[in-house]
Amino acid sequence: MIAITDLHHAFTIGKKGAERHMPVLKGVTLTVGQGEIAAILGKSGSGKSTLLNVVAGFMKPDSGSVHVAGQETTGLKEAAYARFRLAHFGFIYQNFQLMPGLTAFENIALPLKIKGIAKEERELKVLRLLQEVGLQDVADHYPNELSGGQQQRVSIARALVTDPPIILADEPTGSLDSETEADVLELIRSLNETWGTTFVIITHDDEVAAVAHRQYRLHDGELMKGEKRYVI
Ligand SMILES: Nc1ncnc2c1ncn2[C@@H]1O[C@H](COP(=O)(O)OP(=O)(O)OP(=O)(O)O)[C@@H](O)[C@H]1O
Repeated sequence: MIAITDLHHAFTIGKKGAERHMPVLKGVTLTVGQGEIAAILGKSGSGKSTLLNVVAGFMKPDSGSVHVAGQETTGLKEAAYARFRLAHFGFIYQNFQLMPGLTAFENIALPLKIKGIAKEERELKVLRLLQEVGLQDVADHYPNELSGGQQQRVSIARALVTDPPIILADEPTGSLDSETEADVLELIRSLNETWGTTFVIITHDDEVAAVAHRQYRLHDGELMKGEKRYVI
């Protein structure tokens, strides 16, 4: 489903005339199978977000390849990648990134609206998802009227509403207390089991990574495969 091969990337940092070349990804190779939950662990600054940004097509690597559902993606032009992204990926962020002026229902419906899906179909889909993530009673709440865990559930429902085969999650429980974190991780696990959605979760937290079928650790730009702790 996702095949990353020999990915290299370096950032150029510092003032003009005194630039430094800072390698961040040094030959990362990794495969994530369809229906798998993969966790990429690593300390702050280890390159996790850079790796996720390359997979999501938000930045081009210096070299190496990424195949998603058989398509080589690093060579795609921006407009083509935007279409590809919409069809293949949903995103979950640490800070939820909900639209403050839209209700939970409207936030979840937004990607469908952008895709031009008719109102009746949108409503059916959103109602089903609200139920799936346990938010049917707060559908008309605005984000500031929801707890952190509820906001993350809205953002998970929004990520899933277009049925993307892959969800890329950047520290999905980073803003939540440990009890709420456990609830959200359980939701991810059950959605993965029910729908077969592939999840790539980047995290610095071993407990979050424990939800994954496979764990990889980024260390100094290189990837080490972790133990396989959990198998469906
Ligand atoms: N656009 C950029 N320009 C220059 N350096 C960058 C850029 N983006 C990231 N870096 C550097 O690359 C390294 C890896 O950053 P990255 O954000 O991928 O790490 P991370 O593992 O996701 O960290 P965190 O857990 O703190 O989010 C860091 O040293 C960072 O300062």
